[in-house]
Amino acid sequence: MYTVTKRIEVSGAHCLRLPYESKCTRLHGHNWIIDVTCRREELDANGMVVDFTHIKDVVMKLDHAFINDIVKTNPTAENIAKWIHDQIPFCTRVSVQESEGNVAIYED
Ligand SMILES: Nc1nc2c(c(=O)[nH]1)N=C([C@H](O)[C@H](O)COP(=O)(O)OP(=O)(O)OP(=O)(O)O)CN2
Ligand SMILES: [Zn+2]
Repeated sequence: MYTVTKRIEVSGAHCLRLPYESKCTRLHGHNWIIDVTCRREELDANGMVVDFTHIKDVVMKLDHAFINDIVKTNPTAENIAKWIHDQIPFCTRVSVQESEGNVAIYED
């Protein structure tokens, strides 16, 4: 089994839709640190699990963006992780660190 992991930092803004009082419903920004892991039994014809550039292209859709316009579910770290996972072949795990100590992980 082969595994690749790519770390990308994206800057963006979002506001959460919450049914209770929270500062997070107001527009604010984060520098999200995102780790994407892909696993595959056999390499492709180019000797890759997945091209790091392809992973970067997906994640960078979020960079300098208003995340609510891109991720159609409530843009929590959890939902951002799932949104990334669903667009990358052979992706098994996405970790989204919103701030020091706040991390969400989606994995198969
Ligand atoms: N399970 C989740 N909870 C929260 C998320 C999330 O994505 N998943 N997101 C937020 C907000 O985005 C908010 O920006 C973060 O809130 P908070 O934890 O208060 O973040 P701080 O960096 O300000 O944390 P401190 O503990 O004060 O350093 C909220 N919840
Ligand atoms: Zn936030």
